Amino acid sequence: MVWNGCWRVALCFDNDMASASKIITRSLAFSYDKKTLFESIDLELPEHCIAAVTGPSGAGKSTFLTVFNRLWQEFGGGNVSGTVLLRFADGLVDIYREHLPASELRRRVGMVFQKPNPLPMSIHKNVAFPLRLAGHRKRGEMDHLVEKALRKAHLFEEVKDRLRADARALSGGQQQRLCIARALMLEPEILLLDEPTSSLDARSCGKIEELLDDLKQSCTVLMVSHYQDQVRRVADLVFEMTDQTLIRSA
Ligand SMILES: Nc1ncnc2c1ncn2[C@@H]1O[C@H](COP(=O)(O)OP(=O)(O)OP(=O)(O)O)[C@@H](O)[C@H]1O
Repeated sequence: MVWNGCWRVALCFDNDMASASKIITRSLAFSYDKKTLFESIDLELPEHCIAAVTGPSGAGKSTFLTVFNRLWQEFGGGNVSGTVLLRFADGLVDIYREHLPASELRRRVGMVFQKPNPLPMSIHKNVAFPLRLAGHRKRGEMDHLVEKALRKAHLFEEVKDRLRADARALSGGQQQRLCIARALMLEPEILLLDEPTSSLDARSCGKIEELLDDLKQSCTVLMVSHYQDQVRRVADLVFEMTDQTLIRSA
């Protein structure tokens, strides 16, 4: 359906299409108190794609991302309505109607934030942290998994000689790739990236963009970005959040 020169996000649901989708929303709406941030969002995203959301500041892009891991619930005051279905390896889950603990949801749906947030500990411990928290204790295996995650995040070669050094000494771009490596440790099926390059210089942005293409081999990536050029370079699907809804723009 053509709407205002743009494609309105899949309004008609085709069952075959839905059966192949990784992320499906129907009549998704979100409000804080009485203020509606967005509504009427019917979205279908296939597996192994990079979907980017752009739009003006304050439109609700970051909030939209937090709908998929229910992170907004930690801040209180919001209200979601409609349906969010996520197709995990073991089946389709309605994340607001079926009982799925937040910790389990967030293991499957990883998130990386705008500002890198390394923990005050070594590079190795930062990356190992989510698995340690989940009770994983085998040292040799952990070293292997940490290396694997750092390689996926295109960081291993730069830090392999200083894995025990404090992660906060890394550059901003390296810290952001470290945060991506940390998110990858739990092997998420969906990765939410909230403006992952906004605080980085052009060279660091380029490195993150390079690794995004690799990431979609293992995850479906839903990202927010302010940079139209970047979005055109990296995303398979582009949406704009405007007029309290989501419009497909490419
Ligand atoms: N916990 C909260 N309670 C009430 N309002 C909130 C809360 N969190 C965010 N908001 C409001 O929701 C609106 C959307 O915020 P959000 O951060 O999702 O927008 P955004 O499009 O990502 O903006 P930006 O591009 O500037 O990061 C803003 O007006 C913000 O003030």
